[in-house]
Amino acid sequence: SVPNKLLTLVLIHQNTRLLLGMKKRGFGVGRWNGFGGKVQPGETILEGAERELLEESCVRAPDMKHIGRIDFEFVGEPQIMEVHVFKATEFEGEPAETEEMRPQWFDVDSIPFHTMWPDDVLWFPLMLKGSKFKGYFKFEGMDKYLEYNLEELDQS
Ligand SMILES: CCc1c(NC2CC2)nc(N)nc1N1CCCCC1
Repeated sequence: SVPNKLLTLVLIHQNTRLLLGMKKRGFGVGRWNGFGGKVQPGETILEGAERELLEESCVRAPDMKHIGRIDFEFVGEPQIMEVHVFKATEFEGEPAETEEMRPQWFDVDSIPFHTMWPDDVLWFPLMLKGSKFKGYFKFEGMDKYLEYNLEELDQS
């Protein structure tokens, strides 16, 4: 009966390149990821995504679209992490290193999955091909999922 923890994750996907950031501290430190974090009280999920992208990468992406939702359960923790995934193709500004993230472009054929959250290799292909999706992962610790399901949603 604990409310979900709302989080955002923004991917900028331009043709054959994808912008990721190396997390420099906190949750997920040492892993490449999209840009995101907690949704704050009084802001919408989209506003939270836009704020986190700007804070973590110094760019804005007004065309970002909501493409999916992934719920993460951690064994032993009552609060589900509800991650809302957004994708953008255009951006304004120059990606720059911040206290949180060191941005870098990757070719979509050489995404460093071995240095990312273990779930990414499963749902990134859906994100890259433009599908909308809904997922659930049950994790035991930070490196192992015990079960998952992933569903591509109809765009019609
Ligand atoms: C919810 C953690 C997580 C994740 N999976 C973790 C095993 C549960 N995968 C990816 N790509 N991003 C994640 N976050 C995106 C929102 C900010 C915090 C990190």
